[in-house]
Amino acid sequence: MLDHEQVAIHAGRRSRLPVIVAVHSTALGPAAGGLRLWHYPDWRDGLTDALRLSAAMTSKFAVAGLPIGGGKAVVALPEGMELDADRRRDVLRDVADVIASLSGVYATGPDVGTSPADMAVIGETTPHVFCKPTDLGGSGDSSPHTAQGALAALRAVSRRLHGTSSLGGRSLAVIGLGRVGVGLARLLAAEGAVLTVTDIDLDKQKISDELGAVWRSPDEILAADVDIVVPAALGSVLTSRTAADLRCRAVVGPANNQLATPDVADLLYQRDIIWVPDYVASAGGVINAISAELHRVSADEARARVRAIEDTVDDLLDTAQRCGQTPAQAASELARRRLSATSPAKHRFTWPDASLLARTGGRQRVRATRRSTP
Ligand SMILES: NC(=O)c1ccc[n+]([C@@H]2O[C@H](COP(=O)([O-])OP(=O)(O)OC[C@H]3O[C@@H](n4cnc5c(N)ncnc54)[C@H](O)[C@@H]3O)[C@@H](O)[C@H]2O)c1
Ligand SMILES: CC(C)[C@H](N)C(=O)O
Repeated sequence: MLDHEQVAIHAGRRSRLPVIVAVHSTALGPAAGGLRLWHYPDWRDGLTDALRLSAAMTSKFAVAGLPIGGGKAVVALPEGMELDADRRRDVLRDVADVIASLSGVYATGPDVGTSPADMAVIGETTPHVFCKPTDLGGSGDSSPHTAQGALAALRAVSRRLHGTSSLGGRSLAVIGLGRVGVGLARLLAAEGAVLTVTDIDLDKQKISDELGAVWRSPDEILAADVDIVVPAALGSVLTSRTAADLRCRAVVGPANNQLATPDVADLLYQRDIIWVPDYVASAGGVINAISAELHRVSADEARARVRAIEDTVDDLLDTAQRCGQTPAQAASELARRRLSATSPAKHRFTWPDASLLARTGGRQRVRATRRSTP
């Protein structure tokens, strides 16, 4: 059975590439989620990705306490296809046409393979887009905020493991040195963490050297003998096989959809490895974008909301421990409670809509003060 409210699949008018927009849920509000422009063996693999990623966005917004639904867009590039500037623009205009046809039910932002500059191109056709460059009125690159949010999640886990939220001297293995991964690795290095890193792009070894990190191949890194493994690349890195190989005490990172199948969360729990659901640890980017672009709060307030991920993770780990659950079960129950507490009929607004600001500005679940270290 299809869990999603709607899935649009179009052959792009200009590019002829498959443009997929999956709207999983608008129960909490108009749907949002990034645009992934990535290579897939078959476009149907891109569809599978869009379905899973959009469902994760529903949980991400629900746990973050934001009045937004879950969606995602994917353009499935055939393996080996490179886009020159003109062709890339054609693809983005094709995506914009599909989004415009949905009349505000879904708004897009950056994800793997796309950037604020791409959002600017989409914004030429439709207002249903976020994270455009700041000089065009958007909130800009989401990745530094995603990295800060992942750092906040890591602090909560560090406190569980070591009694302090400081990551100085802790060993972490970062998988993927893309926009979020490299930002997070830099924050960790600045705090004195001992880093092991990898990427499929061997040019990233320069960044590894610059950070004083140990470079491992993508195949080896999951079994690295570190405190925490930090997935920051693509999904499905945690399988029953890789879960058995892990030597860390926790897996916490910004990559979306880390589990190949949901039961891997149970395998990690049985091995006494803390896994923070990706949709919790990766929420910093959207928390910042929604706070800045829809709620119009100050940059300081948006940052405080991102840092509050530390409290959310603390609460989830407490609940999981108290109830004898995995953190995944605790997070999914929280999301389910928030989703069932709303009536879809109430959400007639689209994105961006002034009435959304008026009705939801006060609904953030953010503590005014952060607890200090440890
Ligand atoms: N950009 C954001 O604000 C944001 C927000 C939330 C979640 N995320 C998620 O974080 C992850 C990274 O996003 P990004 O924006 O940094 O993307 P990106 O495209 O900038 O970086 C991805 C990096 O992962 C590397 N990579 C791909 N496959 C790999 C593999 N098998 N092993 C090692 N490295 C591999 C790529 O070479 C690239 O350097 C994605 O899962 C994304 O969905 C991103
Ligand atoms: C910016 C945002 C939409 C991000 N790609 C996410 O998955 O949360």
